[in-house]
Amino acid sequence: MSRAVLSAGSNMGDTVAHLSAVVRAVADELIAVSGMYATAPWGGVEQADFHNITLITEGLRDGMGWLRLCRDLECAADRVRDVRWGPRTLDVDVISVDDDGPVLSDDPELTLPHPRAARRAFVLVPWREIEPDARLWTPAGTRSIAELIAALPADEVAQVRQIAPCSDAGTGALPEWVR
Ligand SMILES: Nc1ncnc2c1ncn2[C@@H]1O[C@H](COP(=O)(O)OP(=O)(O)OP(=O)(O)O)[C@@H](O)[C@H]1O
Ligand SMILES: Nc1nc2c(c(=O)[nH]1)N=C(CO)CN2
Repeated sequence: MSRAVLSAGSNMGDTVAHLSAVVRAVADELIAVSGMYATAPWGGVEQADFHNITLITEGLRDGMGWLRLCRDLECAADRVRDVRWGPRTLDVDVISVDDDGPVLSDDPELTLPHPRAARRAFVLVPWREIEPDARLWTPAGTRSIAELIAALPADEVAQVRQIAPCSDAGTGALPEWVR
């Protein structure tokens, strides 16, 4: 049993359908899902803006179990591995796993917490929306999400704009944008 933070992004094809499929696939394990955000591409490749969401899940999986789920979802969206940090139908990453404390791993197949999460406004801003007090382990120490966001370039944070709301807290309903 563990709790995971997952990040999903899409900038090819029917992005809302790809992100909806992620939310539906984890519906039984879902604690919270952010609204949908339009985000400027991170990583230096010129490409279309992404749509991103961050999810908090809990279930009878360990870290590899969450990674397998992410890979299955990418496969179902016909994800092709092409340019690093380039365009994709669907990218789903395991940001962190908590099992009575943060799970740490330096295995290249599953590095935890995700080594680039602390530098990605497209992960942190949606995460803050659903868990304002969240903290993330980094090699420099454990930091609050608010602190990590404050340390990012202001223009990167400004380029993460909510375009559809999350569901009403506590109703258990999926957000309206989920098809
Ligand atoms: N925390 C993690 N979440 C998802 N994949 C991971 C993680 N740690 C290591 N990996 C490995 O990274 C490999 C490449 O993943 P992927 O193609 O999604 O990278 P990317 O989206 O291009 O870049 P990034 O990892 O910076 O988001 C995967 O095969 C996976 O095994
Ligand atoms: N804004 C944004 N930029 C990205 C994203 C993403 O999901 N959102 N995913 C990438 C693949 O690693 C590369 N760059």
